[in-house]
Amino acid sequence: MSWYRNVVWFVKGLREYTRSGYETASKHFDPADLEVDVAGRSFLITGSNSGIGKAAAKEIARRGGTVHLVCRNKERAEDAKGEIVTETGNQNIFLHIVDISNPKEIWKFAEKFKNEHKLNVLINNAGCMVNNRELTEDGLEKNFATNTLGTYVLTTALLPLLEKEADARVVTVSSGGMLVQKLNISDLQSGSETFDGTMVYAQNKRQQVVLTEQWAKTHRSIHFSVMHPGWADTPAVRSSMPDFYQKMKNSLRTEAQGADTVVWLAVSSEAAKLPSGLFFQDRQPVPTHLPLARTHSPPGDEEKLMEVLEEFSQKFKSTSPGSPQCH
Ligand SMILES: NC(=O)c1ccc[n+]([C@@H]2O[C@H](COP(=O)([O-])OP(=O)(O)OC[C@H]3O[C@@H](n4cnc5c(N)ncnc54)[C@H](O)[C@@H]3O)[C@@H](O)[C@H]2O)c1
Repeated sequence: MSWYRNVVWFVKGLREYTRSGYETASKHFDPADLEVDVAGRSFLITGSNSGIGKAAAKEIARRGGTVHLVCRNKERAEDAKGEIVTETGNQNIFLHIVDISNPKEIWKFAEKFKNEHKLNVLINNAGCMVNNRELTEDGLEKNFATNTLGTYVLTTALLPLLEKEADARVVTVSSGGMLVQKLNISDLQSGSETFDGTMVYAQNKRQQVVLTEQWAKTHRSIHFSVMHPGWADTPAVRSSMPDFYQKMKNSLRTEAQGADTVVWLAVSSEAAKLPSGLFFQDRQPVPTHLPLARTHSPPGDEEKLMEVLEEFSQKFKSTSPGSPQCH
């Protein structure tokens, strides 16, 4: 089954996820959707010092939004901030240094952020594909900690702030790679089977789709969406998937093309008219399962994922020195 899924997915990718796929899809875009002024609205974007996150930050800054860049590396983040301010002329760009694989740090950051700022749109963009099984200082597998738990903790911590605002949105950058994975809640930290970083990443990206669907059911005043940016030429693709990059480098999307649907979901009124909780590709809601791929979860698994992540997240909420380690 995994062979079937991978082949169907790759053929789909060659047609839809490449630069030519974007060019075909974009013929149906309405440019007016992005002709908006978002001055006075506040956007938080994780992993925004490079790639899709930085490209999205620039487009939002160009439209007047206040942008909070949440990044791990101070030096690279300051460079990115300087570039965004210079290119867009928008001075309302703020920097916060947070490691999204560190749930304690996220809780602390969110508590402070809530007291100092308002938030209209959260963009969960930070992500990684670590090809060997590495643990964070808390004993968490790094892909899970960043892609799934980090997204869960940051969103959960900021929901009360978002709920205060009109037209609040949460956009999560997942990946079409999730289509090859069925939700698996039995081994969230990928400790029991041979470790395959690509599949762990794809599983995390499936989990992000499930999180979005679940949040949409429970938080009706916020518009949630999750999306696939296509295959874009970014530092992550170059460093984590060197073979794929070598084969595909002439067909990849630009970072701005990868960011297009992120920006559309974050700023356009058209996006907000669609139901909450959907998965998007090139400004269109698309199915979350490949035909005949048997990736649908048994009843209850989605809710169980939320329960387990809530347990994880509560363990790290206390900043006391004796916080438990998770393995
Ligand atoms: N480029 C593609 O083809 C592609 C395809 C599908 C999905 N995506 C997704 O797009 C998103 C952006 O990736 P990109 O391709 O622009 O690559 P990128 O490497 O340019 O961006 C990833 C960003 O996440 C940040 N990040 C990673 N771990 C972090 C941590 N622990 N704390 C804080 N920040 C952290 C990185 O520093 C970087 O800024 C990711 O979620 C990725 O999975 C990209």
